[in-house]
Amino acid sequence: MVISVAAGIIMRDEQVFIALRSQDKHQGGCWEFPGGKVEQEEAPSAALARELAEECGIQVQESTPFQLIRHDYSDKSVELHFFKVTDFAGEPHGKEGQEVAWVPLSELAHYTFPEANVPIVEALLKR
Ligand SMILES: Nc1nc2c([nH]c(=O)n2[C@@H]2O[C@H](COP(=O)(O)OP(=O)(O)OP(=O)(O)O)[C@@H](O)[C@H]2O)c(=O)[nH]1
Ligand SMILES: [Mg+2]
Repeated sequence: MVISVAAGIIMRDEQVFIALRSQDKHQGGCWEFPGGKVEQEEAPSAALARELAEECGIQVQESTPFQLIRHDYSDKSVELHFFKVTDFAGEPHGKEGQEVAWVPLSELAHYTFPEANVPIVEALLKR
């Protein structure tokens, strides 16, 4: 079974907002682009808006599909719908107590992301 996920690349002034996955989660200890599982009958863009409200306390006003990545981990397979969040209201924060950071794009390589994110990080670094 492939798990469908929506994740948001929240940008502002050449910085990107990332969050630390807690140790008890899949890929715990890795940094992530906030997001979560797409529910049955839910559009990925709607899942993105719902998850970013729940996890970061922002209202997505505009998002653009960026890349769709299918990745097989040893324990699960995921299909990640990455979006660029081009407009939002509210100030992103770790609403669920997670550690968060605004990171200059040029420093993204210093953070450890899940394996599936490698092409995304590379694409952002090339900008
Ligand atoms: N949110 C997010 N998940 C990612 C990224 N990269 C990546 O491989 N994943 C994987 O995609 C899945 C998404 O799960 P999630 O844990 O965010 O899902 P969720 O918010 O619905 O939470 P839940 O685990 O409490 O149900 C996890 O298996 C996670 O390891 C990423 O950049 N952001
Ligand atoms: Mg999540």
